[in-house]
Amino acid sequence: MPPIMDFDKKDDEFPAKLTGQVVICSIIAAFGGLMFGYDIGISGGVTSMDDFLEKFFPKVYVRKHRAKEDNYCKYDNQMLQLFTSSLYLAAIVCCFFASKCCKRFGRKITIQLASLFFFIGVILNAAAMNLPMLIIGRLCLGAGVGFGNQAVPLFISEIAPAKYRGGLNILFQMLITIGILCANIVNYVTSKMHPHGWRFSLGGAAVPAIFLGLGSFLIVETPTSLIERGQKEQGKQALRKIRGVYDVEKEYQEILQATELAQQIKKPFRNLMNKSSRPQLICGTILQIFQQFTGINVIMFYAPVLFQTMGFGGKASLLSAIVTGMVNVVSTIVAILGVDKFGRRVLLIEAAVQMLVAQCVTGGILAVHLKATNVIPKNYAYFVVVLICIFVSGFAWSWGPLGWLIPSEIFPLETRTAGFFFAVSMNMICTFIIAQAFLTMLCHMRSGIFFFFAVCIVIMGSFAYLFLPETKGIPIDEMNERAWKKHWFWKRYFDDDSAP
Ligand SMILES: OC[C@H]1O[C@](O)(CO)[C@@H](O)[C@@H]1O
Repeated sequence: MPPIMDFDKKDDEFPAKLTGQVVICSIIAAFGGLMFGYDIGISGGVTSMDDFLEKFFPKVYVRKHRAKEDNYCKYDNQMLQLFTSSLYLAAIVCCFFASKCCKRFGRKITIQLASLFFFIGVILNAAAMNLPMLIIGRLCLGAGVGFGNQAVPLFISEIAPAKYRGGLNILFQMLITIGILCANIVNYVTSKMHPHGWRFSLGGAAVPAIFLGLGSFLIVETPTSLIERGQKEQGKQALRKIRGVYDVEKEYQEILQATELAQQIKKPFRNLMNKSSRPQLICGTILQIFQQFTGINVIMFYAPVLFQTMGFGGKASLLSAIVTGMVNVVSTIVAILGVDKFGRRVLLIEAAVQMLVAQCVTGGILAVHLKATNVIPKNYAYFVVVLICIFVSGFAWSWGPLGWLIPSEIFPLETRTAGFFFAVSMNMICTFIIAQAFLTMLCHMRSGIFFFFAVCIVIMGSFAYLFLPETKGIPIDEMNERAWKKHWFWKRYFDDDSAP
């Protein structure tokens, strides 16, 4: 049995206050999350709107209104899924360039580029006259997501004092959930505005894009990034400013040391393949894969469609999506408050059990009650909404935020941007797979899809229990010494640091 590690004894050693500067910069940067969340939430509602379907997906529109159509299959259409998933295709490609940009030009400029892409994407989407224009708009939004998701979590982890890193980093996920909720509410309102309600839904993304764009001129560059790019004095000044204390020598020296080590590594991507980088690489990427294979995006993208599949009317479906969206936001607050207190592992393991139960019971109810072309009895349908809320809350205080936090804090500086790139792109790849495949999977696997995700949850819960070290309270540049080299399994990877 692996020991559950406790790092409480040695807490943050560097003198630091939680300054207004850190809080404000973190909130502004986290607007990248708001943008991402809005894009996630908006597609499900829009694809269930008749005006939108009639204009861009007439075949789905006809099938939706054919009375005898199999409930599980009426939305099964590759182009419709491409509308949702194309964003992730672009994000996968762009987060590679974003990781280079982050390293060479800094975190701040990468965030500025993200907002620019977002802006172009919003305009194309809101003004879309045909399917190609719609998809190109989604691709631009995806580029924004790639740049934003690469830079924001790193940015926050680097400016936050170790003691508050978890909570501050989760602001990113928090704003993702707020973005999803805003999108759900906007969809509910615009679904009544015929025939152009969907344009307002898609155009609404301009609000977070403008906030992020303007705000990004106010944020500081991270001391690590400045020092990494040779601007040592500016780095020290920035450190003083964000820490709110004059004596930052100890932390400065630590960053300097980490940077010097990092600069000897000419090929960070190749270095990631070294034996001593494998534990972080495996855990960082696997966490993101698991995050998606909880099945969360089945709910986030397709909740309105899913609720219609269960026999809810259009309005009731959009309303239920708002309820799950609210649960998502509120439960993320639990993560912010709990992550630096209870640690990462406890949240991940508890939530895996909670999500497992919810998935199995939901699958069971649908298997028994929802036969093709049937609707499930109203009281069961409400119970399924409650189960979905239980599932979403578990995800929101664990795998959701920690899927970003842990990969952003476990890599040493020399492989940080490259390693984080693998984690982010894995998230995008898996999100793409789920977005592209879900409606087809629903059509073929029917209620069995919930059991498929249940099996994934058993695997990921076991992984967290056995293989994930606790990283709570450990300064970001001391992770190897204090987390990995002490872990019962991963320590063997550090026996000989030079081994390839
Ligand atoms: O809150 C749910 C959302 O969070 C994410 O997992 C990102 O962390 C998204 O993929 C999902 O839609």
